[in-house]
Amino acid sequence: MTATTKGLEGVVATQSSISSIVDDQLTYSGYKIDDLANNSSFEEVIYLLWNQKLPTKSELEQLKKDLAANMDLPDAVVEHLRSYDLSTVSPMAALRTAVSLLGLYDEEADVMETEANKRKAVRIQAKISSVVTAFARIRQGKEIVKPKKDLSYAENFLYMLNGKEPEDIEVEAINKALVLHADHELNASTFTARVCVATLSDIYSGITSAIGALKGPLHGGANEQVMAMLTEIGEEDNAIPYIKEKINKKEKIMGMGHRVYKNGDPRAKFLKEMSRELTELTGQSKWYNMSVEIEDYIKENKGLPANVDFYSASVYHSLGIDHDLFTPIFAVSRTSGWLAHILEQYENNRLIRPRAEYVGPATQQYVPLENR
Ligand SMILES: CC(=O)SCCNC(=O)CCNC(=O)[C@H](O)C(C)(C)COP(=O)(O)OP(=O)(O)OC[C@H]1O[C@@H](n2cnc3c(N)ncnc32)[C@H](O)[C@@H]1OP(=O)(O)O
Ligand SMILES: O=C([O-])CC(=O)C(=O)O
Repeated sequence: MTATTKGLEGVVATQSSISSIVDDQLTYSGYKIDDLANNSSFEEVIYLLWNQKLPTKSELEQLKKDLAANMDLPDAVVEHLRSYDLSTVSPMAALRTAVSLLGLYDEEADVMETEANKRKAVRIQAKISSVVTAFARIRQGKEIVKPKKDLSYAENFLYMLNGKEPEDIEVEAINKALVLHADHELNASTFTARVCVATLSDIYSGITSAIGALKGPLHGGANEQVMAMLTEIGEEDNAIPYIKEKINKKEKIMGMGHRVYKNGDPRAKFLKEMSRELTELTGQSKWYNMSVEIEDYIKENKGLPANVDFYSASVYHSLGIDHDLFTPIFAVSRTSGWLAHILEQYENNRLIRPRAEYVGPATQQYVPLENR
């Protein structure tokens, strides 16, 4: 057996045509993240991840139509969301459960043919933002808002969340965030999805497992924790003393560090710029200023870069979004990548089953219960 690598660091576990990270540069099927962030709609990126090519106008229109046509939730899922105390339930836990439940209302859930899986991919991508926004509305005691067929994915997300058509700058911010979070090679949640479906389990199980993995604070859950930290710091003057104390106590600073990027996460600069712009526009520049101070301090003293989660926190906060919805927004975007990886896994499947190096007690003599 080969030597154990803690956390599988540096292990190449599969081949993939979906996204790549080379020399701190991220590409989706060969297209640079900078070009996509500056130019693409989220729908274009979904198409790219699922087909490894950019859509033509008519292909894009068709995908937009298909997504819009599938956004409504089964009544049973809405009833389910209404059935528990949403004031105490974490939205990521609710999302995980709701996606699993969606599978019960999809007649094709266990049909494993490629075309059926592609149809389910559209349905899941369409419905995932409806689940997150329905959760948010029900929790506030408001009626859920049905999507409008002529709005883009990003517009519909904000429309269903807030019940009014969004401003251009809000749409631009959410669209860019969705593009930037859509895929990231073999991150923990994507790996989870691939491990799950490599047993030839169904696509709903794959997405449900991936949501569970994204929820943790070392992965997607970090963006909510970043805002919790900024809120605790409160004022700019407290930022560095607070961070120094955390570092002295050997605690981690959320939104900092990355397993793969050692010199900088190429997505962070876009979120940083959006954070600057939006916090200034909404008179809340202190969140941006504080974040910059923390980023600079950690870079200088620990050599760690800000990751994608760091500035997304102040971006979403300045859009007035509840802090515990930050990770669900990540999930809405990453669902596109998970689905791409699941489809790719099915196309060239082999069970994923590594080995463990046994470090427990040596072979022992069994002692009957009455003699122990
Ligand atoms: C979308 C995403 O998933 S991006 C990542 C989101 N997660 C976070 O932001 C949580 C904070 N960051 C971290 O916990 C880590 O940097 C991870 C999990 C992202 C990557 O971790 P790994 O590659 O496993 O690095 P690991 O946790 O082993 O850390 C290596 C060293 O750097 C330190 N370190 C890493 N990240 C941080 C951090 N955010 N704050 C302080 N120290 C850190 C560790 O304490 C460790 O120090 P040591 O060698 O003195 O013990
Ligand atoms: O790749 C990772 O380990 C984490 C990450 O940045 C992501 O999933 O976007």
